[in-house]
Amino acid sequence: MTAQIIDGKEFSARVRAQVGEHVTRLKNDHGITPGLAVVLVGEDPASQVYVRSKGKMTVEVGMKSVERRMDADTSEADLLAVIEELNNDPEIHGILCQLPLPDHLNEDLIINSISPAKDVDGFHISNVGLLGTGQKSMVPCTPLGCLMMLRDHHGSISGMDAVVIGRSNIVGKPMAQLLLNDSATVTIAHSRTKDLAEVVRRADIVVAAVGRPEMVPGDWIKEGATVIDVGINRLDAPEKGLKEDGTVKTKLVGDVHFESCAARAGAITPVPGGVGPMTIACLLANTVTACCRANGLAEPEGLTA
Ligand SMILES: NC(=O)C1=CN([C@@H]2O[C@H](COP(=O)(O)OP(=O)(O)OC[C@H]3O[C@@H](n4cnc5c(N)ncnc54)[C@H](OP(=O)(O)O)[C@@H]3O)[C@@H](O)[C@H]2O)C=CC1
Ligand SMILES: Nc1nc(=O)c2c([nH]1)NC[C@@H]1CN(c3ccc(C(=O)N[C@@H](CCC(=O)O)C(=O)O)cc3)C=[N+]21
Repeated sequence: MTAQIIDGKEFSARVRAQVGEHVTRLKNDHGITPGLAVVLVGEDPASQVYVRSKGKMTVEVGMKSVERRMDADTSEADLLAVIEELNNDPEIHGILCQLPLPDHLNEDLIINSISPAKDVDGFHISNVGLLGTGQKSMVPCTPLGCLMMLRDHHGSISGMDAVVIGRSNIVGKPMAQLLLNDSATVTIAHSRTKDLAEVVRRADIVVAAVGRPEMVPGDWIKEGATVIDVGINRLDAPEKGLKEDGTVKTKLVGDVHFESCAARAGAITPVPGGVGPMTIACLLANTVTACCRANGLAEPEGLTA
């Protein structure tokens, strides 16, 4: 079987267009402009690229975009003060604090200081609890993007065997929760899983969120399965030559070995151009949803779980 490529870039453009229509409606009918604030602590170059592209797309759909950059040695009190200010700002409907934070900051404390209603990452304990009990919540962007692609491809995933590799709070666990809420039979695998190959071979749906370049080989994939590759790994690519500054060029690869997996899968997401763009689209979708909820307005359909 040669897999159908699930085009996250194209899908995310459709989602962003829908978000844009809702933004226009909110402005024209209600005089409200949804606002998203991104807080970045430190100067991790990878984070900077990501924050820049989020800011650009936020403006493209007509929303207000605010960036708060803080020094790597910012104190917890100073960061909490910035979040408090954004919590109280009526023009801001979504707040995202870019992770990971520098080591001296308590990530749980910071995340839980964001107002749950503005927590567009869906990482606050209240949102985690609401999702876990099947109540209305803010849903983490990366898993939400994966779910949208799975629903679009399969119609329904009810009764399918899904394996999530990875159990982080930001991807693996909420992904498993969403799959369960859609009535898949869910297995969560991790670094202590015995015989990962056998576990993955049973899966109709494989979601890889590990952070290890190309670790899932094609011969683990059941013929016809759907493979969602969350991994974003930057590797040196000397075959591409040198950058202007003389350092070697790089390339992005996922957590699955694309060629061999595509040879067996029924459908697969590429890296880049798969889950990554969907994550940003879902962030914008969550901001519109948060804005509607904050103003007591009907929220858009099809943009959340
Ligand atoms: N496309 C996107 O929008 C996003 C992409 N990402 C990418 O997704 C990947 C995962 O991110 P994240 O969840 O934050 O990563 P974490 O490092 O927080 O979690 C990785 C998980 O993988 C498990 N793991 C590690 N090694 C193995 C192994 N050999 N076999 C099985 N499981 C293993 C770990 O298990 P254990 O718990 O036992 O240690 C852990 O649960 C990264 O590449 C990241 O860059 C992340 C966020 C968004
Ligand atoms: N609070 C918080 N929320 C996050 O959602 C969050 C975070 N912190 N920290 C970092 C990770 C990573 N992440 C990505 C999102 C989009 C792409 C993306 O758009 N990738 C493009 C390629 C971009 C490139 O070329 O570098 C693609 O896959 O096609 C990648 C990675 C969100 N994260």
